[in-house]
Amino acid sequence: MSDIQRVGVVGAGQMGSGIAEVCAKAGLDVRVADTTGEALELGRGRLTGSLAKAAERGKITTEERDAALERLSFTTDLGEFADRDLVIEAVVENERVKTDIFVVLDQVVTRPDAILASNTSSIPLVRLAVATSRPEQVMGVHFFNPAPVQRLVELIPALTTGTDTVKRVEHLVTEVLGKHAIRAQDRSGFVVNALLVPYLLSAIRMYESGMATRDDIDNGMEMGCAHPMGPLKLADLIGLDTVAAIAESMYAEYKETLYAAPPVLQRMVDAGRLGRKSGAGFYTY
Ligand SMILES: NC(=O)c1ccc[n+]([C@@H]2O[C@H](COP(=O)([O-])OP(=O)(O)OC[C@H]3O[C@@H](n4cnc5c(N)ncnc54)[C@H](O)[C@@H]3O)[C@@H](O)[C@H]2O)c1
Repeated sequence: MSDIQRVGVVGAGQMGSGIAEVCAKAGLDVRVADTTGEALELGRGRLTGSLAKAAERGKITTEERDAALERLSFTTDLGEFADRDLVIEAVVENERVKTDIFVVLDQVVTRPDAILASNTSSIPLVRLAVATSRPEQVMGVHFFNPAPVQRLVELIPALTTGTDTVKRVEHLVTEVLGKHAIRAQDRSGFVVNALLVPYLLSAIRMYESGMATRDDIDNGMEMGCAHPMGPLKLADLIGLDTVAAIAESMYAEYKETLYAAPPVLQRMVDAGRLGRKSGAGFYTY
């Protein structure tokens, strides 16, 4: 039995709603926050739709679906996170925004042993940790998209993180949520994105240069390497703003051109073409 029973999730986007679903299905009390009622409603809709689909497919019973829904609550007020044992931040991949949230969480979460975690893909955890008065209780817990489906979670202790924090989170992730955990050092991109993002950027560069068409690039990797999804489809799924933000953090960290975002990626973000979540990216949805 984990000592973590009450979880808060900040950000009701693709990842936040998925993480909230995973936690609620595992029997935890989950409160989800976002900035506006509209964003919360979008997240709630995504979450209830996903739970309904899981029940239709027989992955969970209708009783389990209803029980998970009952364990979920939604708010626009982070003050309602006072009693949380663990908060997982999953807002936009922007260091300033995340740092501000960690400062607020540090003030409002009152339990002395509460853990503040981030689902960031590329921002150094230690910067979020030192923004709080409890840097030993801050770490990275990186889920994959879609969180209810993907088995992996990367655990990223910052230089300041205490071993007890890592143990408690690892126990929750593996024993309660049923995920497979791998450890990564606090280096931008951790393990998976350090390998994946240069590949996605290469595919975008190949597309931008006209060396191959969108469909030939994706079919090439799907039919030639048995990837379930080609790189341009995958970039659309992740969100092009998120891919660009991760590339920016990784480039800032390593100063290597393989992490530099191709101009077309930035232009698509500027145009609001963010991939699946906005209805258009490399593909139209
Ligand atoms: N998309 C992926 O494949 C993926 C995978 C793993 C990790 N991540 C990481 O998860 C995080 C979220 O990504 P996403 O894909 O869910 O993004 P998203 O764009 O779907 O959702 C972001 C959410 O954050 C909310 N938000 C923005 N500012 C906020 C604030 N100040 N307070 C509360 N909520 C706020 C937005 O309203 C939105 O609902 C990022 O750090 C990203 O790097 C993404």
